Amino acid sequence: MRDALEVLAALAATAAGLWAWRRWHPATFWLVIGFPLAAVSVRASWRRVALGCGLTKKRQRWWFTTVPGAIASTGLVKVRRRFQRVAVDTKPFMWLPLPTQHGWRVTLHTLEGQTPGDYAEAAESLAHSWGVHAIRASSPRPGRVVLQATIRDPLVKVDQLPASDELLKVTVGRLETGRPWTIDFRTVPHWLNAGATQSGKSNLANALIVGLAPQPVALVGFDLKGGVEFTPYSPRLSALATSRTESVALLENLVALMIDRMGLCRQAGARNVWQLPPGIRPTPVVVLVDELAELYLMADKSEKDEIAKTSTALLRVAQLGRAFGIYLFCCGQRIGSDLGLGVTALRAQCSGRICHRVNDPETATMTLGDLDPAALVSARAIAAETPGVAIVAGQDGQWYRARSFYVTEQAAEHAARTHAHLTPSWDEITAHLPDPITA
Ligand SMILES: Nc1ncnc2c1ncn2[C@@H]1O[C@H](COP(=O)(O)OP(=O)(O)OP(=O)(O)O)[C@@H](O)[C@H]1O
Repeated sequence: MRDALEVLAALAATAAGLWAWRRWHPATFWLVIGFPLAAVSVRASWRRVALGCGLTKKRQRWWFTTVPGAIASTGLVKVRRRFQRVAVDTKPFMWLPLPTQHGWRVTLHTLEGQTPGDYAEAAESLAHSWGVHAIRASSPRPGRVVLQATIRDPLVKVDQLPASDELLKVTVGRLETGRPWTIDFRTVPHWLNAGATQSGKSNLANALIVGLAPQPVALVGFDLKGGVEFTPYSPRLSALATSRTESVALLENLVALMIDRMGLCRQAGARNVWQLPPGIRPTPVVVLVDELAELYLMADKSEKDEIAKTSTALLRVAQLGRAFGIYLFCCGQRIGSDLGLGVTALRAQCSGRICHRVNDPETATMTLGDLDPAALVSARAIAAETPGVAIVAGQDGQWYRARSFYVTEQAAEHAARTHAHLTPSWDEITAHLPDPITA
């Protein structure tokens, strides 16, 4: 009896120790206990899982087969063995799984006739078969597929990261891989940020404002929600347009600024503002647009000219802005082709894509359409309970699930007020333009 109690106490102490280890040091627990068990189970189950997920191929193999028939009088069933060619299910060769921060990854050799797309299609079935949150398939080189498993959603809780100290680069959240999610305007100059209401678009814009406020850049806002979103940040905004008419004027101003910078670069023999000597290099301008669709929506025909002007100016900024230090970050609930050709053309110029939870498949297709179809599936699966989660593409041509840090309006307002002294005046920026229009 006493022995049994001692064993029970030892078991309870071990379980409590393991629980505490997992709770307070999940990384080492995963490496020492969790991962080895997962790796053994993945290797052991690979044949069954590959078969179930349709990733095996029939191949002719020489095989020992049993031929029933020879029955001995003792009652024992005897079989004849024969070495013959038969069709067997062959699974793709699997290397040893390797641990990652949030799960494991493993390299496979594709079978003849298979493409990485076959594995991407089977990703959901694979995730269910292995009981993990998600599987992502990628192909580092022909004939190889890497399956990356995430045990549980790393985006449920996202811890803040230190701010980036590079010009025009802002760490806005975390990728599902655990790496920082950065928006670097010098690498990817123009961005589309789409999402349904309450999906986290403004939160991301807040994160950008907090990150850019301490930097020597001019921030320009287009807030077609009548200014309710960006007016509180006006201490750090060099210019703000809150109506269509103001937007036309400000966009024309931006185009004039761009043409002026073109002249400056031409005179100095530079291809872009970054090749100019620091003394004469103009201040970079980041343009934040909230509710992009409002710039394109036509209530009646009288607005046609205004919309055409807005659309052309925005497109020109998108086409030429990069070289002249003018960058776009456009947010909208709906970015559909029904808004006109201007939106489709603008979209083509915005290589940075962020798709939060969306209501209509067309916005997801417009935002992510030219990426891997799996990105679209993933975007449509974003749950309403996880605002701030988005599918992101841009920096390295790959797409990722990511989540922005939670940045309240109060935090963004505080940053705008704290760094108000760094706000370049729009009059100063546009002073030498031929016909300055003050916003
Ligand atoms: N990254 C995040 N982490 C946690 N909560 C978030 C995050 N992003 C947004 N939220 C929550 O979701 C709510 C809606 O976010 P937000 O206002 O950014 O959505 P939106 O897409 O801009 O909506 P709308 O178009 O209606 O303005 C916020 O009040 C906030 O509580």
